[in-house]
Amino acid sequence: MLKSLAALGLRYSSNAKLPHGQQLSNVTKICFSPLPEVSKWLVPVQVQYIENGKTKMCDIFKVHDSVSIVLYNISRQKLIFVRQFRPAVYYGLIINNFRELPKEDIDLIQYPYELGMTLESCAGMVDKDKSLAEIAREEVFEECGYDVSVDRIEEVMNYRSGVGSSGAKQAMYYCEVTDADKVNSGGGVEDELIEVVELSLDEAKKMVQQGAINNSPPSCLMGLLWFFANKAPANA
Ligand SMILES: Nc1ncnc2c1ncn2[C@@H]1O[C@H](COP(=O)(O)OP(=O)(O)O[C@H]2O[C@H](CO)[C@@H](O)[C@H](O)[C@H]2O)[C@@H](O)[C@H]1O
Repeated sequence: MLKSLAALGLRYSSNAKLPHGQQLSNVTKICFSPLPEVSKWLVPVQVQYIENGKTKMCDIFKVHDSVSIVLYNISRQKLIFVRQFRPAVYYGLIINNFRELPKEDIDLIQYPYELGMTLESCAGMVDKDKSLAEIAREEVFEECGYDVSVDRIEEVMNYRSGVGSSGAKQAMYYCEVTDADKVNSGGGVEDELIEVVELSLDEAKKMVQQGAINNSPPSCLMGLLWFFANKAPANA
């Protein structure tokens, strides 16, 4: 089971041949520890409420809102994705194999880090005072290397993710790019190690076929369904 999931993590990797400047993720140590009392990224809160006279509670955490962009290269009819190591996905996949939080480093032979590699739409958190479309434009540039103006970024829909735990808002956008818009290899900024992956429409369609197993977030798959329903060429 775990082996086949690791294969899923490796799927769509472009292997050795990455565009100049892009680095392939190689994780060599993983360990888990309880969340510190103060986290820059997650703020845990308990909500207490009375519903139909019954007192209830819900433990939640606040995270940043975010944007995601369905990116379509019309020069080559390819959908553009990003592939990266996601610690949360890795943790979610392996933690049920342990009775309690392991104190030692995780055995990466038994639990390869590739389990936590995901294929996602280009996305980013809303952590600056800019319009959502401008943040989307920046993510397309930083993660995927396409330089487009904000007016080419089309708003698709807004929705809430993690409704049981965070309820954070995500705004989805759509953008068509051409090879002429590609100005660098992408790959993210600062510590990010993001691989740009291009899929043909046939390959991308397999991700949303009945029975598909993905490491991708629902927002990416929903973006694909939206694309095939609204934007894909008639012959796709
Ligand atoms: N919990 C955490 N702990 C430590 N460092 C953290 C962190 N969260 C973010 N970071 C840091 O912030 C950086 C920037 O994150 P991004 O803005 O690229 O959002 P990301 O793509 O991770 O998730 C975006 O895309 C995914 C997929 O759509 C959405 O789920 C998500 O809400 C959205 O922000 C990360 O590379 C990391 O260094």
